[in-house]
Amino acid sequence: MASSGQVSWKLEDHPKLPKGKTIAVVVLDGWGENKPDDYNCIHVAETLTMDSLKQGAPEKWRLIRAHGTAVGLPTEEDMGNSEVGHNALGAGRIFAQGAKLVDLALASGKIYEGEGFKYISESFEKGTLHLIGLLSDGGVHSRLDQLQLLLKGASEHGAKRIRVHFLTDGRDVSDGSSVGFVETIGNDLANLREKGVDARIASGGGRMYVTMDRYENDWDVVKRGWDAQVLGEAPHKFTNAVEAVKKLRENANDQYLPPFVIVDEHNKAVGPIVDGDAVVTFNFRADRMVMLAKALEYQDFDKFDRVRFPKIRYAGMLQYDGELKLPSHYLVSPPEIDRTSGEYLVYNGIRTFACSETVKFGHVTFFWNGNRSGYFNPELEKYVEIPSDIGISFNLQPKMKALEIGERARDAILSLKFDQVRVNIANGDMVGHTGDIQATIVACKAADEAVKMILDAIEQVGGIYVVTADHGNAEDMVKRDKCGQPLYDKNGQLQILTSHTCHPVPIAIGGPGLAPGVRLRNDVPDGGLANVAATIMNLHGFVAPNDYEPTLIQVVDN
Ligand SMILES: O=C(O)[C@H](O)COP(=O)(O)O
Ligand SMILES: [Mn+2]
Ligand SMILES: [Mn+2]
Repeated sequence: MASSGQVSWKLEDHPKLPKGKTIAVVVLDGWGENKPDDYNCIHVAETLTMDSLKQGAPEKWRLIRAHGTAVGLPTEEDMGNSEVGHNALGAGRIFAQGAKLVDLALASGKIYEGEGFKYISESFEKGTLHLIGLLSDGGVHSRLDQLQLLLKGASEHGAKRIRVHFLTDGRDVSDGSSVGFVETIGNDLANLREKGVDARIASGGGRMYVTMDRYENDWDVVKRGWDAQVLGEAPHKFTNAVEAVKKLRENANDQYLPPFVIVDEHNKAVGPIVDGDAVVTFNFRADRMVMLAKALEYQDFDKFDRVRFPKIRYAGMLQYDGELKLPSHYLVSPPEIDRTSGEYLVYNGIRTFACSETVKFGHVTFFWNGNRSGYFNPELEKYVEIPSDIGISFNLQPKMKALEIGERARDAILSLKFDQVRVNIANGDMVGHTGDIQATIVACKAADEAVKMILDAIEQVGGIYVVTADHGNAEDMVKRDKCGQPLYDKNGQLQILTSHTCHPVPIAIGGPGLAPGVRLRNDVPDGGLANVAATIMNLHGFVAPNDYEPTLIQVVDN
């Protein structure tokens, strides 16, 4: 427990539950609970293992909240996401998350008084302020209204020349919605120009093809962004951003638009980043900004040829990595996610194995550990990353690396070298985001098969399993009206939902090592992801720190 700045890491023994059981913690990414119909891919897919777990309700299976305030987001309309979901799962408490912290800092004006803004504003007299980030109202990585407020605030606080470099979304919001967002921001910039600020869009591209890679899966993605944003070079040149997006959408969706730059009447890029400029990456979420942050900040950098490394003043909307202190300047302090369950358990001798494929690797390590990279204690922890396929959209390989993750987890369990074997299985989410219903059905089956492998291994070693998810996605692939009926567009096409959902997610416990009296409690009806950490600590034979959200289990005498 934290007391006067000191953390006492020793956890009390659980009065009833034994130590020494191998526990598998399985997080199915993007696996929510929803009514069964043709657009619920989990329902349509053959998911025998997950279905069988459901039979354990209400004592061994229940639903928990994974969106909105239960995971520290501003409102109940905010769908869950991996960052906030894994933060809550790992930290056992609910922290006000980036989205909310930025809202507060903008509303109070404190953002302009902080060190980060003062630092970048020293470039305003002579240099340009560049704003780079995801342009949508998805609220997962960034939010349009925050960008709008920042544009206005920055100009009121001295920015005379502003360039916006946007990434189109179509993943946390509908495909095609990019055009409207670009129009909106274009109008805001026009308004600023009327007030004498030289404000323009400078470049753009689709988030999955330009800039927003994660966990170093494919540096080419970041390089394409660098070329457009910093060097002012791209395969496509336009004089108008709305036209650019409309034209490029003829051959690509919002997520995968190729990079383009805006040029003037002499065909010259209007906003390359040069010495003396200021840059803000306005995403609050870390995972898909860390790579660009490294490229913008690190003097020594060998991931791609930057050609030029401009001397800029760079700040993130937040600090994205607390361990690396990256970036070193930021506009809003990130949530202080301390004393995570991973850190406690390692201090109490729990040997931990964590594994996923690259695109979700940081979820079960970095996010789980409160946005910290690296090990707490390398002697007790082993983190294994299975390389993801690169350069494809995952509907083309919907099985992804589920089997390989299942195998690695199985081997780790059977080795008896670990007390906790934790995995993230990516399929429901990554394929769900493509909007490809048939592929998502295949994805859900593959995820279910991986769960089976892990549960079989747990059976063999007499262990315990906890199977849950971080938020919904694959359980609903269409937009719906208020009555829950699928929506169609004016051409009679089904409106596909590529984003996450606000649905609850399942949690199942079981395995031969589960003490006979263990039941899910029924007195925490509002239980959410943050209640899982205390639950897992109990199953390892410990009582959770008393400021953790309550455990979901009780032990009855039988
Ligand atoms: O980054 C992404 O892929 C999406 O915006 C959110 O998905 P995730 O929260 O499941 O990673
Ligand atoms: Mn997720
Ligand atoms: Mn997702």
